Amino acid sequence: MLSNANLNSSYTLRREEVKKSIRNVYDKIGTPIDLGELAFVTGVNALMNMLWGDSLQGEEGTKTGAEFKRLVGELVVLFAKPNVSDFFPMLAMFDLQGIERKGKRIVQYIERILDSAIEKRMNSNTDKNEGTGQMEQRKDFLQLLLELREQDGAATSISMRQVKAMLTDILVGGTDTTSTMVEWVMAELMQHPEAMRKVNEELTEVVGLDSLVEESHFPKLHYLDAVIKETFRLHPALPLLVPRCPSQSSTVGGYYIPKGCMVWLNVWVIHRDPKIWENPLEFQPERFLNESSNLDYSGNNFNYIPFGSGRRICAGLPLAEKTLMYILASLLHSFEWKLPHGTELEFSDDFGIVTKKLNPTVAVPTPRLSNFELYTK
Ligand code: HEM
Repeated sequence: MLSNANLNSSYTLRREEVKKSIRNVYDKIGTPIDLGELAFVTGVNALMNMLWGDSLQGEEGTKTGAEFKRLVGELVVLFAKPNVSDFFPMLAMFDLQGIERKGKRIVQYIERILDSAIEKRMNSNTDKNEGTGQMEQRKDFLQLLLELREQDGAATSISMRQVKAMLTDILVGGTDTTSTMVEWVMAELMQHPEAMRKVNEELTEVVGLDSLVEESHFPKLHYLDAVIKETFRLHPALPLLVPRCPSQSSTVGGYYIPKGCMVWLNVWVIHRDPKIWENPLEFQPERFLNESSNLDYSGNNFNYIPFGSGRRICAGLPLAEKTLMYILASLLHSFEWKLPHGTELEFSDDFGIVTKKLNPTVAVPTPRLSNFELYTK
C-alpha cells in the first residue's frame, strides 16, 4: 500500500479529501479554524479511503473525526507516560495509574471503527462470491490483508488480530503525526511573516492563482519544502523515535551499551545541537536550500532524522511526505491565514510520544484564489 506505485494510483483519493477540506474552509471564511482538527480530518479520511475505501462524511463525520483525534491524542500521551508497573512488575495487576484501563478503552473505540469496516467488506465479498462466483473485489489494503488471513500453512498467513493490529498501527501512526506537523508549520509561518511571504510567492508562481495545487507541483515547491524540513528540525514529531533494543553489547562513543537494554535516541536534542547547527534555535528554512547539505528524510545523515533511521524508519514516510505537503500547500495557496483578533501565537509543547502543541493553532482564513469557482467545484 505504501509503495510509490500504489501511492501514485491512490492520488485521486487524497485529492478528493483535500478538495473537500478546501470547500469546508471556504464555507467558514472569516471565522477561526482549528488547523490541527482540519488537518486531522483531511488526513484520516485520505488514509481510511486508502485502507478500506470509506471516509467520515458530513457533520457527523466531522464530530467523529474530532473525537477520534482526541482519543488518538490521549493514546500518544499514555504511550509515553512513566508507568510504575514497568519498574515494579508485581504492581501491574493493580494498574495503579489507570494507564492500562484508559489504553484499553481507546483501543476498543478504534476497534469498533475497524470492526464495522471489516464486517462491511466481508459481507460485500460474500455477496460478490455468491452473486457471480468470481472474486473481483477492490484491492485496497484491507482486501490485501484479508486475503493473507488464515491461508493454511502459508508463511505469510496472518490472524484477524494481526489484521486489526496493522490497521491500528497505520491509523494511529499516520494521523496524529501529520496533523501535529501541519499545526507546527502553520504556527511557524504565522510567526515569521517573511517566510510566509516567500511561500505565498512561490505558490503563486508555481501553481497560479487560477488553479488548485496538484501533487505534480511538489518538486517545484523548494521553499515550502525547506519550511517543512526546518519545522521538523525544531519540532520533530517523535522526539525520542521508538526505542531500540540491541541484540549484542557494544561501545558507542565511549559508552558501553549492554545487550538487551532499552536505548532512546533524543532527536530533539540532536536537532538543536549548537555543534551541528548554526543558530540552532532560530527558524531559518534557508539552511535546507543548500543542496550540498544532504539533509533529507532518508535517515542517512544522523544530524537530521525526523522520520528515524535504519530498519525501523517510518514505514509511512512516502505517504507522510506527500500528505503533509499536499495539505499545507493547498491551505496556504487557497487561503491567507491570520491569527484571530486579540490572540497570540504560543509555542509550548505537550508531553507525549508525539510532540504536540499544548494549545491548538487557530487561524482565520480569507480567500486567495482569483477564480472563486475553484473553492466549490
Ligand atoms: C508527518 C508524519 C509522520 C511522522 C513525522 C512519522 C514519524 C515516525 C517516526 C520518527 C517513526 C520511528 C522511526 C524510528 O524509530 O526509526 C515512525 C514509525 C512508524 N510510522 Fe511514521 N510518521 C509519520 C507518518 C506515518 C504514516 C502516514 C504512517 C502510515 C501510513 C506511518 C506509519 C509508521 C509505522 C507503521 C511505524 C513503525 C515502523 C517500525 O517500527 O518498523 N507513519 N514514524
